[in-house]
Amino acid sequence: MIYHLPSCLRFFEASHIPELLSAAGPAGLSVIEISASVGVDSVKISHILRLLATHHIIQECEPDIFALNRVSALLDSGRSFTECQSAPEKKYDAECAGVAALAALNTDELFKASAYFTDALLPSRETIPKRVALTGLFTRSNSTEPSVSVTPTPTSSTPTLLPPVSLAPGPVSPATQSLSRSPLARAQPVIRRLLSRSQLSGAVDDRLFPVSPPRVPTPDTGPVLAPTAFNLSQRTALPYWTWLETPENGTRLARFARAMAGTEGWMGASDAELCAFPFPELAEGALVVDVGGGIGSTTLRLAERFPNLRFIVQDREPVCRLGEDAWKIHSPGLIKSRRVCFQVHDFFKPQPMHDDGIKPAVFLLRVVCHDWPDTLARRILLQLRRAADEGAPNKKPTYLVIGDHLLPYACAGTKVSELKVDGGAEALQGAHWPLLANLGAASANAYWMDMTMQVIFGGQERTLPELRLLAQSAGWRLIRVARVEGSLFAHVVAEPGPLPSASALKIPTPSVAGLMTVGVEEEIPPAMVERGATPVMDMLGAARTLLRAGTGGKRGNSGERVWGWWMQRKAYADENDARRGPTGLVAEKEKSATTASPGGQGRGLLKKVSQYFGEGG
Ligand SMILES: C[S@@+](CC[C@H](N)C(=O)[O-])C[C@H]1O[C@@H](n2cnc3c(N)ncnc32)[C@H](O)[C@@H]1O
Repeated sequence: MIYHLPSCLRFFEASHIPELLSAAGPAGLSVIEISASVGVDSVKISHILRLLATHHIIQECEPDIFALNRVSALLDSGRSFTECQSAPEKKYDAECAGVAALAALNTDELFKASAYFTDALLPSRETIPKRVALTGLFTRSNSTEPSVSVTPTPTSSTPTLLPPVSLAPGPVSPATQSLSRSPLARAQPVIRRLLSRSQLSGAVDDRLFPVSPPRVPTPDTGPVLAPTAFNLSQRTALPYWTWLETPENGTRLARFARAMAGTEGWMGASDAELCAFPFPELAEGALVVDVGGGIGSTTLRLAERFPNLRFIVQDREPVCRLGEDAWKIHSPGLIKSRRVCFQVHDFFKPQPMHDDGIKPAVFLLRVVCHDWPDTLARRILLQLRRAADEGAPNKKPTYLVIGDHLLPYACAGTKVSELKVDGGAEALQGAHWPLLANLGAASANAYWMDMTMQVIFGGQERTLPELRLLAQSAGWRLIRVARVEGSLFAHVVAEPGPLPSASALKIPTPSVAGLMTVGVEEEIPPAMVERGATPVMDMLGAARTLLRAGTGGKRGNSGERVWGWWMQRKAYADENDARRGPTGLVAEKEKSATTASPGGQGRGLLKKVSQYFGEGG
């Protein structure tokens, strides 16, 4: 029943008790006094605080008198209790409020999402609640019971930190109007779709709601993602980042941004550890681009430490706005000097050109890759790879620094020698018996983070081999790994490697089985996409592989599925050719940007493959 711990922690933080206890000092405060301020029954408060004290989060100095200790002192936002109560949306603006924001984020939407993890993975009859007592979202089919709102009415003495997740009717923002007809009408179609993933758990008949699989839109209308536990917990089909941007979540958005500042402790303090990158060796005025940089907490540290470098922090528009506002207060000089600037940029799109085409010296991706499943993380990395300088004998390339937790295995015996990454062996080195190779619970934070990424985004932390494969699939070669001492947070430095073709992403060796690449992301130059190009280039790669493999692809046996896939690709190719017309509409310049010319070389190859594998082959 450990799940009650984050629940109690949330109450502690959201009721601003850390700020009350901070003002009281080491003598602490009685639960009667705390109750008078917070407006919740003193016995309930004492039980919650005792549970926290039992876990050494606060201290019970005398019966029913509690004080902060070194752990809970971190949750003190630095604002007074009265300020927090009167303007909870400003609570995390204070400079030292990062950890409080991080705790609040974790014990609110992240904790709630975790409760739905199994429902997201196994939405079977057993795991889907037929009826949720208070919400009225799932009424029995023969029930006439009216739905009940889950929203408690806040009173002046029970301050709510954030707008509650309200299912009650009432005024709504335009963004949510379509979902807000009535609590039931609004929620049921979404939940039905979210909880009915036919492909995942057994027979379709076993579904409570046997309807078509849900579609959770992803950036850039990319592949459809399965709904995450977060989607289920918040009864939303919006991806987390989009959900954060809805007007009713303004406070959560700001809190998230501040929470990222609370993760600074994951980084080391020394130059050597700061992103594991030799920043002092960069040329005067070199450009560092902090991609998905949030409100710039990392860039701020780097910019203060390395005054000879320039920085761009890229993020979504509302986050850049928050960042600029924060920097105007905390470091106005840096913004004024234009040595650091914010840039609204979607990292799924091609990188903008910087300063007359100067390529960045470093792309920094701190706690970004782990937010995304491999297919989408690869897209981000590919965009950066395309914008990277490949370097020359006397010219350094653009480096990529990925900051994420690296998951060790729970056993020894990894073939570290195969990794050939500087520091890789140390990063994977395990402890010795009788300890678990990963030090067991002492390393839990990295695995907690992994689960958090899974429940919120369908993302994940990665092992070093997993990260290496991902980077390699997007044309990056890992060259160095540095762990922050005492933590599994790592900075991994990569340099441009060969840019693989899309088909190569899933075909390490030429074999027919390896051709099952349906659903693999295919990268087509944007100019070609605008003209309606479809994934023919990948087909050419596949065709070459089929020819090289030479066996096993015949129709009618194990090659049937490959054949189906192949024919689909062929249809794409024909479509492309039709669009281009007999002479081809693509300008010479664009043509040279593609890896193959589908109308010429492609046609010959298609013919060969068709002959060999099917039509008379
Ligand atoms: C986990 S935060 C990390 C922030 C920052 N790198 C740090 O370490 O504090 C991930 C960031 O990615 C940003 N993000 C999400 N989707 C994005 C997109 N499509 N384009 C650019 N940034 C995005 C979020 O707004 C968020 O600030």
